[in-house]
Amino acid sequence: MNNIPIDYSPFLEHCRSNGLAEFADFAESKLPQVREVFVHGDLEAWQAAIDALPQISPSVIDLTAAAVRIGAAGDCDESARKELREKLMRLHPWRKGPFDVFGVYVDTEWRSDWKWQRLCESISPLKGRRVLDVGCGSGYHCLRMLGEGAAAVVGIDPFLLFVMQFQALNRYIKTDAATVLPFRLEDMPDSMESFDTVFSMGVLYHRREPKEHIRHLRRLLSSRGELVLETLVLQAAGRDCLVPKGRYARMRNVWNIPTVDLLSDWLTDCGFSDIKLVDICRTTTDEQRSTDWMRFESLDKCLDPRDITKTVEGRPAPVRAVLTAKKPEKE
Ligand SMILES: Nc1ncnc2c1ncn2[C@@H]1O[C@H](C[S@+](CC[C@H]([NH3+])C(=O)[O-])CC(=O)[O-])[C@@H](O)[C@H]1O
Repeated sequence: MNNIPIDYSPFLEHCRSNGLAEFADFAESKLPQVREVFVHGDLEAWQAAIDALPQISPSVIDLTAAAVRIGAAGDCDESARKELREKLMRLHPWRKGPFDVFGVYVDTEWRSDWKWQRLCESISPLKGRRVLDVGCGSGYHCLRMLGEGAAAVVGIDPFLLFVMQFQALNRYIKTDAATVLPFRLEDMPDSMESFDTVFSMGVLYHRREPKEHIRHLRRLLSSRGELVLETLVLQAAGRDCLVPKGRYARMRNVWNIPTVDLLSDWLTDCGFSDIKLVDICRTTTDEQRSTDWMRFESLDKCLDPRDITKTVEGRPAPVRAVLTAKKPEKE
């Protein structure tokens, strides 16, 4: 596919035989158009690290484990494990995980398994469903979705390192049923009612036009499909929205932090029904922190050291909510 270093054909074939033919056709035509994503100064080094991963056959793949398990420690010797660790480390920073790769524990910045644990019992069972995960990072949650029996999982994330991290892991997993494509939500078709469940987690607060984001997600859902939406919320009564001026928890591009009531209204306004609050919790420095695998600063440096209920800018510290909502049968 024209200069793109990843062969997506087996995945797209899998999509075609699992009710996602329209998406596969779209992705095939879109990939050459996002070629600039692959013009990245570090791509060669990342690709070289992936190509140099030691050849080890996993005796076990467990996508239901909290630390997604790829192989067992006994599948290779210490020198291969050292080599593996060193090559995976070249894909630093690892933000979303954790993974246990032949006994190498990839201790990512986020305990993404905690988020999964908080929501997995409350969403429609994924067995046999066609799933889209918008802003999927390394694809950790995509793999957990596959572990729940999803028929196909399309992860999209415009950040090339995360696309490559998934490629590294998939050298061993060898699944054709899930992948990470270098697309933004805005690159997706305006309307394609293909997916039974659409996840948007950790993306909405980065959008200037949150309702436009939600409407787009709805147009990608099949009739009666489910949206799983996770975002920063303001813990306050009523309908209010924090629109941070300047940075929020040292992040640029945080535009909207609504109360749960306002977020529910947005979902209703955008044509969703059966709106449910599944979880709300403060993000702790146990869940998001610097590790050997993510050596940059993390959440603790974004909070006021004298009062961790505040960000360094004096705003309420990050609280995230997960909501589910259904696309009604008839629009
Ligand atoms: N326009 C866009 N379209 C698609 N993805 C985007 C866009 N803009 C940014 N991203 C991607 O969205 C992800 C947001 S992180 C959530 C990861 C996972 N979902 C999680 O819930 O742990 C935020 C967090 O740390 O919570 C990043 O990987 C971006 O590259």
